[in-house]
Amino acid sequence: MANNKPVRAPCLDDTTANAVFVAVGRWSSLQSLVWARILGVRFGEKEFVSVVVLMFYQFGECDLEANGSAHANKKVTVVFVLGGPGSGKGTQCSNIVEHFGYTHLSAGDLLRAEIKSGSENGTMIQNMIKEGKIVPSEVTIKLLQRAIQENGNDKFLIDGFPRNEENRAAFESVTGIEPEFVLFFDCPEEEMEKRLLSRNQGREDDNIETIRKRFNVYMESSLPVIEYYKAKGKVRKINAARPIEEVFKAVKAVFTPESEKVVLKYMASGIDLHNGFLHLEGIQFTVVLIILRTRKVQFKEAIASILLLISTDISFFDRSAINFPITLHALLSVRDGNVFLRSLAFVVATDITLLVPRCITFA
Ligand SMILES: Nc1ncnc2c1ncn2[C@@H]1O[C@H](COP(=O)(O)OP(=O)(O)O)[C@@H](O)[C@H]1O
Ligand SMILES: Nc1ccn([C@H]2C[C@H](O)[C@@H](COP(=O)(O)OP(=O)(O)O)O2)c(=O)n1
Repeated sequence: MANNKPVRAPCLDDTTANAVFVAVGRWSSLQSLVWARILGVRFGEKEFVSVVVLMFYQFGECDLEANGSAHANKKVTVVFVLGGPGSGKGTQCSNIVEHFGYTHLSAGDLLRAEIKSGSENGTMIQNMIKEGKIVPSEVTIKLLQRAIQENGNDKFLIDGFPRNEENRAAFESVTGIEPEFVLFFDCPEEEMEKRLLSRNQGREDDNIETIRKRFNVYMESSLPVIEYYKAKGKVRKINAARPIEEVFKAVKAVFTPESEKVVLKYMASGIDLHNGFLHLEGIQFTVVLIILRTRKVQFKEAIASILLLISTDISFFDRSAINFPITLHALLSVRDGNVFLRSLAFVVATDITLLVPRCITFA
């Protein structure tokens, strides 16, 4: 399977990085056509158009990144992760990052980093955190905004924010971002207190006195924010008073699209393709197989093609929305029984073009 961890290429300014980005994308698209020729597969008109569309899709993305102002206002998906102190927000965010490709931005971590950096606001932030109080929105929002803009990803978990009405309204008016939904970890106070007292991260605010103050602030200021989003139908409530793995099972269900859930219900539980989790490839596997079979493609050939697609990973991964129809079209366009070769050509065509940009995140 391809390694999905982004490779960081340091020391490139934005313009150079994006020039390289576009060049690599262009090159790999051309490469894929050459590969297809080497494999002796002629692209029909439709297949050729598919690849060209794919190339434009990729260029469109690069251009957006290359354009400074577009970058500053880049379109992002944001999920707010809320819950009391010690409810397990950070712990579950790490799991979500690992399995669903989000970037985790913890408001608390950003504020603590700001204290460490020795910035002019450092002392004020430190005092407020020690008192369990909420730092003024403009400070936290600036940090969040910067983190979003500096990151190549477009999906963010914002953990521990908004913590009061002021946070919420200011974020909305400054960034114009509405959360996709709000993940709410519901946990009794006694359990949170127990967890915080044994967190052991050397945090100045994990002492019983400050913890009590934080609980009060949470009840008075943060719960109303959750109520606000509840009224908008945006809250996904998770019972967080369970073991970490059980909580994550519930979290996973929230992040898995409805359509996927329905199909997954009928999937053989033995098909476990990625780190113990069924991602979209599970459905694709089933759908492709069913379609190929109804088109009377030999079972063995169909399986071989699908396994090939899965083993190269990318067609069945992140960008499956665009990749899938192209791959499917390739498989269906087989007339001479040479499913394997055509599939291979298309895997190369679709995968290389998508793999390269996806794996490189410029710092
Ligand atoms: N479901 C859980 N059961 C038991 N302990 C947990 C659970 N989730 C998190 N913890 C532990 O509780 C502490 C607080 O969790 P953390 O994720 O830091 O919470 P938050 O970010 O909401 O403050 C950590 O030491 C963590 O390892
Ligand atoms: N939006 C936010 C988030 C955190 N803070 C400050 C105040 C909080 O008590 C501390 C710690 O927050 P953090 O989310 O890291 O930790 P807990 O959820 O309390 O465990 O940071 C803030 O002022 N504004």
